[in-house]
Amino acid sequence: MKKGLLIVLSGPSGVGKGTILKEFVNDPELNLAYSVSMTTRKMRPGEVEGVNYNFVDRPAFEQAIRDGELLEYAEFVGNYYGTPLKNVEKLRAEGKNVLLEIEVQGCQQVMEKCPDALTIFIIPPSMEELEKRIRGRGTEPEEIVQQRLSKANREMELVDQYKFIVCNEDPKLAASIISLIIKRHME
Ligand SMILES: Nc1ncnc2c1ncn2[C@@H]1O[C@H](COP(=O)(O)OP(=O)(O)OP(=O)(O)O)[C@@H](O)[C@H]1O
Ligand SMILES: Nc1nc2c(ncn2[C@@H]2O[C@H](COP(=O)(O)O)[C@@H](O)[C@H]2O)c(=O)[nH]1
Repeated sequence: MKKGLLIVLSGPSGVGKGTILKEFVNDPELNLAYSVSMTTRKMRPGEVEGVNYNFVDRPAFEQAIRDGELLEYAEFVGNYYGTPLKNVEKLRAEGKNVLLEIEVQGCQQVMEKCPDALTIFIIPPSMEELEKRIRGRGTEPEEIVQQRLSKANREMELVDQYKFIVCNEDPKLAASIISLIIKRHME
């Protein structure tokens, strides 16, 4: 069986990665499996354990790091986030195209370990629009919003390391561009 692709959606917090992803993740033609990350962040209202994330405490996350269980991980604005390696390998071996939605430090680790990964950086139409979106989502207190925005400015400098850059002006349009990129690489 042909091994599935590894697709990485990255970009600053609040740019709309999760919103875009919802538009294409269930398209049967793309044969995708979403990789559920592990995090030490507190669950937001409406999030579901095992669906949005596997929510763990810091000792459990640090044990997973020591045991080499993560394909990549990063500390992002006070919390750990990481991709369980075993699940990604299993799904790819079954022929599934595995989709990661991760921040840029983690994506750099994936670029080193899996140079064939399809890395896609989502950019906002402007930094003002990014700020509007992250505030509009209303999930983080002001202090965290400020930290995420200041990180976003530095993250944007890494855009040229990615294979594809997609602007999220409209989530449906961005999703159709990403679907096309994936289909081309499935041929
Ligand atoms: N094209 C768009 N135009 C306007 N608003 C958008 C657009 N795309 C997403 N949004 C809104 O922006 C906010 C942030 O989107 P989303 O949560 O998908 O971002 P994210 O990149 O996944 O964030 P994080 O990295 O923090 O998980 C949400 O309120 C979402 O509804
Ligand atoms: N390096 C990783 N980054 C991840 C992973 N899962 C999610 N993320 C990214 O973290 C930030 C913050 O997420 P939030 O849910 O608290 O808003 C965001 O950019 C996510 O894409 C992961 O496994 N590894």
